[in-house]
Amino acid sequence: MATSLTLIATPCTAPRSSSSFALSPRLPPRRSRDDILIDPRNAAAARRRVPVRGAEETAAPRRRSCLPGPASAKNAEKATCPSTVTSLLGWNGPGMWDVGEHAFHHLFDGYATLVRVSFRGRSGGGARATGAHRQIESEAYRAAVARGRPVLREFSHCPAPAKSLLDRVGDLVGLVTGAALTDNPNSAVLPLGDGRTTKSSVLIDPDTLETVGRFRYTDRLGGMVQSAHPIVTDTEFLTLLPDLVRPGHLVVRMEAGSNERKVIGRVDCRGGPSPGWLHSFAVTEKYVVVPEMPLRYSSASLLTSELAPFYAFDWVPASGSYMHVMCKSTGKTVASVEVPPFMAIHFINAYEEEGDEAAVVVDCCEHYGNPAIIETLVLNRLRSLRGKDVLPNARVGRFRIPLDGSPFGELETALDPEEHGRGMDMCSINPARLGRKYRYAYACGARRPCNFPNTLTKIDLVEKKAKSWHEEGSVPSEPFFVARTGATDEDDGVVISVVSSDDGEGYALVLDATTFEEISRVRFPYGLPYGFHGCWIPGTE
Ligand SMILES: CC(=O)/C=C/C=C(C)/C=C/C1=C(C)CCCC1(C)C
Ligand SMILES: CC(/C=C/C=O)=C\C=C\C=O
Ligand SMILES: [Fe+2]
Repeated sequence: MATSLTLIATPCTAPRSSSSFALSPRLPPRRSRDDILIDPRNAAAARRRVPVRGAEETAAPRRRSCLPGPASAKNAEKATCPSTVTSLLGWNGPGMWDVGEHAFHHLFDGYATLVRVSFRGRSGGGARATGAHRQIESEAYRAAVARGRPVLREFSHCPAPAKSLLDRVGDLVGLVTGAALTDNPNSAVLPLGDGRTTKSSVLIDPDTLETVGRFRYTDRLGGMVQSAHPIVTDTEFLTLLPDLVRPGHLVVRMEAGSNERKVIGRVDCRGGPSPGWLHSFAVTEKYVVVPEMPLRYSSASLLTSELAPFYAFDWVPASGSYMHVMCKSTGKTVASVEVPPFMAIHFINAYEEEGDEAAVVVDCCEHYGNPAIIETLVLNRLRSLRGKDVLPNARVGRFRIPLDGSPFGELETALDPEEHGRGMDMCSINPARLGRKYRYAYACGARRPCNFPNTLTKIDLVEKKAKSWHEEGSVPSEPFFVARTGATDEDDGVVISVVSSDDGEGYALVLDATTFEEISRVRFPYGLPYGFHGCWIPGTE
């Protein structure tokens, strides 16, 4: 593994120019800063709950395996691996829920905790794994720890207004410049195409998980907020910057290796009074798709530091729902259509359909045009309503956006939602299919009754079927697909998730992506914080 590599994570806010979430409050995560050596166990051993032994002891999985290549009987012969590979899986999510006397209210408030699992494979000799976790030291986190309370505005928390006149002027400046907003990067963690990795504009050393600096843009685009899921490839970094003053979005691109974002184009909102919340978006090979849903930034809330009905957002159904398609090379909006009402935090993928009825197809985790999912993710509800069937229904929503100038787009349900228990979010795909026609999506689904997604599910969008992994009481994080080296089939690889189990244990679970059967689990000796999203850094020989 390249030791010079740095990771970077992006928060929902633009960078300043200058317990185990086992859904149980009983099991706070240990905050060890040391690596913990973990025995990778094969699935059978893990099911027998073999205890983790001394830290110096490592054990090869019983079955011959070469991570990240699949080690199932079916694939064992195909697997080829270099003599030694260390590959990293980095997970990021909210892991710290209390600071001083203050207990956070919402899942999206928690200060980011990174979890790392490093796989080391040897040809013929099995694989080993080590794990570690560490708090990301964002400015929001450092200030909160220093003052014993949150200082910056978090997802559902506004700090009390200052008492002195001078401090009030300071507060106002902070609100207008965005400096009063959190930089807590508790969502995506990304390796930049040039080998750097980003976790919400905070630079992370993947070996030690130490926060080593800030990722600073050299442009003057500024912006208070940004999409938490930039799309990063080997060559570029694409993201959206909402314009709250003149409602719209800037679509921006940064070349790999550069710190300067350049504007590709601008999309005006059609539904005002402000842009829709854009946690994520989708791209095709030629286009960037800009969604506009009725959950809109509340400018009043952002400027007054008071909470809106949905914290920083208003639900404005009368404002309509729209999808805009921008050409990446010209910056021109080639389609802007009204669509049925939708509510989506995560987009899955998009692709172009050519021919007489040319269109862009866009898939997302769609909550039936209902923002109730935001309230479902209040921590008290997650802790107290376990086993109650209160997780709102969700589906794979498939938009069809015609490219012939028609004013309307379609939204349909891509497969029977019963296939995934009527719950689905936290989706990933084989990254080689980004922006292209694809067949498989991996998501967290539901085994009812539940108040939170509690399965891992492989969705086949062609056969319109899903296959799920579930263990009673366990909460898995987003399933992350890693292709086998040299794979050609879309689902030839493994799916890895970080799981918190009912008894307070945590483990990384490795599934064969083809069969969706368990290959192995890497057990931590303590519960793990809930991880929203992951990233994979392939090893070098
Ligand atoms: C983790 C996740 O899904 C969402 C996290 C969202 C956050 C932290 C949102 C933060 C905010 C905005 C999107 C708008 C401006 C206010 C603020 C609360 C910082
Ligand atoms: C946990 C979540 C969003 C996380 C953001 O990164 C959404 C869960 C939706 C449940 O169905
Ligand atoms: Fe996300």
